[in-house]
Amino acid sequence: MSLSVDISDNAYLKDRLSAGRFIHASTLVSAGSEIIRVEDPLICIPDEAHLDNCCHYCMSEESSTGTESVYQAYKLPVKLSYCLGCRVVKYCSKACQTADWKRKNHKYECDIYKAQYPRILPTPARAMLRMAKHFLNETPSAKVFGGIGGLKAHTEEFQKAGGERWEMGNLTAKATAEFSKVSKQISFEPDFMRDLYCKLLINSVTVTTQTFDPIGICLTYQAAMFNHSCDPNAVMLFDGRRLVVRSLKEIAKDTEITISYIDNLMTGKERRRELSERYFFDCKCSKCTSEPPSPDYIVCPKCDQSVSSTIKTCPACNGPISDDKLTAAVMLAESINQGREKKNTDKSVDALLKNLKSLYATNLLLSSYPPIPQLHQDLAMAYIDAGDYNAAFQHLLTLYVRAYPRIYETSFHPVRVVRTFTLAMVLIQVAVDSPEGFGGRTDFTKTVWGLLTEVIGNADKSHGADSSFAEIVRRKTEEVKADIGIDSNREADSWLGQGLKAIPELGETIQKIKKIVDDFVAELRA
Ligand SMILES: C[S@@+](CC[C@H](N)C(=O)[O-])C[C@H]1O[C@@H](n2cnc3c(N)ncnc32)[C@H](O)[C@@H]1O
Repeated sequence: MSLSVDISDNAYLKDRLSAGRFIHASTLVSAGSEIIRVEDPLICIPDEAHLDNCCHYCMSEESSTGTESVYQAYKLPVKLSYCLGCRVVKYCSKACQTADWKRKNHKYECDIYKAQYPRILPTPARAMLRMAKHFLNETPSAKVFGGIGGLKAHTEEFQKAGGERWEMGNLTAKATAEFSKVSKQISFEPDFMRDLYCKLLINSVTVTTQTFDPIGICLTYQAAMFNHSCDPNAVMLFDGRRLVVRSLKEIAKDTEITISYIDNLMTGKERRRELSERYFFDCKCSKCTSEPPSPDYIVCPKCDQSVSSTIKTCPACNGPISDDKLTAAVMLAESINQGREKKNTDKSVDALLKNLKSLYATNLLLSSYPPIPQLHQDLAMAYIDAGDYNAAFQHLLTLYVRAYPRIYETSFHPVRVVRTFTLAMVLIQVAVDSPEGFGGRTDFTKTVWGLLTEVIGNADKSHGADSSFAEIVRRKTEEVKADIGIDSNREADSWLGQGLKAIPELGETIQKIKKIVDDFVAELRA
């Protein structure tokens, strides 16, 4: 039996009793358009690390945190004050505090938080208390999705897998059942709370900032209905507490709409392991079923061209490519990836650089092969924090030129667009630090302008014209335009969205940019 319910103008939920629920397109969805928007998620709260610098209702970040000007570009002025009841959560306005108190149950949890203070309840425990309270007063609209009771839990699989996660679930369930008694309004049983814990792990999503940094946890029925694909046709993103799902490509009517539950930067083997361990299914998406076990493309060690990993001789230079060397390179990448998953891994610049250099030294792996992009990204962030913009620029530029076009093929993929904006912001800082030019090799103003036109031309598709990101980019572009004296004219408008290549006088600059990246990667390989 199969049931269908509309959940937005262009998407409907199909419930096949034997096979679970899926979201489908109810019309032809064009590439880069909004599929669903949830203004008021059931649960959307900061994680432990962000209770102090995020509004507990709208998730705005306090502007005094992350004083680096690169990040300031993404922030609007916000000042937070504690809830005087518990002194655990903070708000940016009276309106947010009132909404959280009345509509989102802080009224009920405030006493519980106060009783635990100075101990702060872990994020899952705080989210479970909200779930439990919502369960009691579910609105009729929740019934469309089966409410909290109808969310997938995989409790038996969690129990069978056992280990630390199951123990943590039991402990958290007992503790939250106990805490719930403090409110004197209601109390819950541990078994019920354990079921909620499993549902939370399966159905919640991570709230992220404009720069895709994790800041909290969110649960909405609509988002919980999307299934996973490693080659998704849609992407989920946040604007404060607003959750939106946008299309990455054109989606035909009645086609399933999928998002990715996991990091695109992982290898196929790692993706399948994580999906099976965290969500209890074997991924059979087109990417997983067609992907060869080693990288599709490698660098020819002799002539530096990108060639298919299935051939044994480079077509450009006839140089031999040995299977043994390729296997060793892939194993090295896997062991570095596994090391990175362990909590206590050394994340210092020295350790990150050592790993990055050892991968490049194999002379076979492209800059897009995991974990190379993540190492470049972590290093760039570490250098930005240390104020070393020159070093950050080199890593971000390498990602821009060599990794992102392969990883995020769609030019308006939100991650690619945001990272391009960060690259432009870092380049402005490089220009401030060394106005004579980046080793005399690039034209700053034209390059910054080219990057910004690429971002502004894609932001409506990647984030939506009414998103805070699009607004921030428009504001910054106007500032830069005024600074470098570019008038708005028809020609400049025609460059929008096209990137550096579209700007007529930038041909030489693009060659210089490529040379910077070639020299940098050669240095890392040495
Ligand atoms: C957030 S729920 C998605 C909605 C779910 N289909 C339902 O019926 O409620 C996540 C769960 O859906 C199932 N699922 C999601 N993507 C899948 C896929 N590509 N293949 C098989 N099962 C999938 C898994 O059971 C997973 O734990």
